[in-house]
Amino acid sequence: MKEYRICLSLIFVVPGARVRVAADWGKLRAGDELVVSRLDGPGLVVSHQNEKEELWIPASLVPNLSISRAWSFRPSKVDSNKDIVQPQERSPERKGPPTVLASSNLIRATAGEDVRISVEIANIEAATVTWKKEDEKEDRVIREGDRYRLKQAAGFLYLEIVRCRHSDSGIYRCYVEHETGSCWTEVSLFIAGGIGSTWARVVGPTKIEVDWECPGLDSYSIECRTAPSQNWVPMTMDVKNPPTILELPPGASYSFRVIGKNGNITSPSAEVALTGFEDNVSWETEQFIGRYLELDVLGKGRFATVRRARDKGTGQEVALKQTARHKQPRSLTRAEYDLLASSHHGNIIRAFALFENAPRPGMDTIVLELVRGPTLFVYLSKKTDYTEDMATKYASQLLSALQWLHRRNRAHLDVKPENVLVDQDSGVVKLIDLGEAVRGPVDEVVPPADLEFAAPELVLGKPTGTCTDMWAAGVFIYVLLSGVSPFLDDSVEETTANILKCDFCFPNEYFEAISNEAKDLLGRLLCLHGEERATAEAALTSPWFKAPASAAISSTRLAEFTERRAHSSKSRQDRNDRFYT
Ligand SMILES: Nc1ncnc2c1ncn2[C@@H]1O[C@H](COP(=O)(O)OP(=O)(O)OP(=O)(O)O)[C@@H](O)[C@H]1O
Repeated sequence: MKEYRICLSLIFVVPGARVRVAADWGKLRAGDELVVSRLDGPGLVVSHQNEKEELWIPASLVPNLSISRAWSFRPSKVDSNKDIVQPQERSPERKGPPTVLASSNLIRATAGEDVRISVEIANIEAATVTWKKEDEKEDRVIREGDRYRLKQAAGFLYLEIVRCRHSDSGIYRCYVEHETGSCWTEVSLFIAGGIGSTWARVVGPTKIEVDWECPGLDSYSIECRTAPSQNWVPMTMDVKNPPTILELPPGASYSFRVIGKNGNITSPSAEVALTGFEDNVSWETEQFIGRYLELDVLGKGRFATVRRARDKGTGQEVALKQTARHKQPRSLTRAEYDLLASSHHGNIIRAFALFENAPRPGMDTIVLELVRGPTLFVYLSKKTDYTEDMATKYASQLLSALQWLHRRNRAHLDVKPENVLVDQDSGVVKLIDLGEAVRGPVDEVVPPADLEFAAPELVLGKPTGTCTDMWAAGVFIYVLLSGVSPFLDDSVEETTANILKCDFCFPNEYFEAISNEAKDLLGRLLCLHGEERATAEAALTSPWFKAPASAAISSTRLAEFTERRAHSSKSRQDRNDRFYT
């Protein structure tokens, strides 16, 4: 008998709903109860009960929120890119049957909007996914088609319905089946408005698509009104089926109504403006520019530039991770955002919003929680000395972040000092950059981007997985305790050979005062074969975390280590910039 599990822990948001914020945001404090007025882009407009002042908060501040708009600034944009990466290919080891991690239980939308239903499932590798809509007689299987898009990215399954109608209301079920087991979950969709309605949307600089719901007829005529005129002018006759695309001059605003053969008239559509530009692009760009004031550059990676910025609405500072599409396709940025936005772990950076084509066309921006501090290694190297028990605290935070990801069958695949930041006021470690976790395997075997932290399987171009992170965590903790690198040698060839032979030791010069418990843990992480390495969960039970040792560690070596890495990353960045220009 197949085992089914349902996860229905989400709350849905309608005007008047009460929500609790999960973290401080501007004037708000974690735990504050707020009343929702409306949805606005990737967030909510809220107020304290019995208070008039309204504030905007990102949807991600309310965990388990079920609204169709939380995912992206413009839910109406449906990406037809087919290049969404299936990250499960990177982590072929299966941890068990498919399991529902999260899903909405109710989505409300207005007829004419595009709706995205998403469910998060663990272990979807090689599983069969079927979406069905509940019907009176037999549930109807939903197939990719004109108005439906079925997608899968980074452990999420999506059903997108373009220009939803009143008749799309109902219960949608997602079934995931694999020989190891099955699971399913269901989502209710409620579409307000509908029969007798007209919708219009800009689909090109001079094109408007008009859609309507007026069932049972086979011929319609469309009338148009150009603002500010109140006069309806016939546009086209004998249209068979909705929707239809009309060509109109730019530089004006239009609304439409439809007349059926039986003389019934639909209610007029909202006004839409033909600006002469790609409307989606300019609208989103405008929203972004109106909201954020960019301050300075925090860092640059191979793919993104990260800037500090102020949210003009709340006064809060955020980090903007901006990626040009010629470096990373939009589908990958979306997948990275989805993963970051669903991460509710104190040691993993949170994402608040995704703006596409912002700050300018061809660039996408993820709005991130700002870390006020440098990398952990830079932070420690500025101290005169630090102790082994301090190292224990930081290592356990990193392992806890990995444990959270690994439990969801996700591997970070880029654990390195530059991706482990620390908030210098609270001492909280933040793991950043989940870009590699959503990037697919490359066709050819290429040298790892960062050999010093690369596990043997990465060096050999073999399948990677959560155990790849455990190797990198081992190298990280080794450096944290000694300031030197376990496998790095004079040349790439020698370093590669050291990794492939797992050739490392604990020289007395650096490790004499370090506890045996620490060395024992490193021995369990730095194993040649992935399956022999300790998992994050097992590593966290190490006696090292229970018996703090007070050995002082000199920060001078760590300072040299970070200087060398900064220098080689600068050369890598220069090569990278040259490659892309
Ligand atoms: N939330 C944040 N707060 C503060 N600084 C950040 C934040 N996110 C990133 N940074 C800084 O920006 C740099 C680049 O960010 P990130 O690593 O995410 O970019 P990337 O292009 O994906 O990098 P990579 O080359 O490692 O793939 C980081 O090394 C860090 O210095």
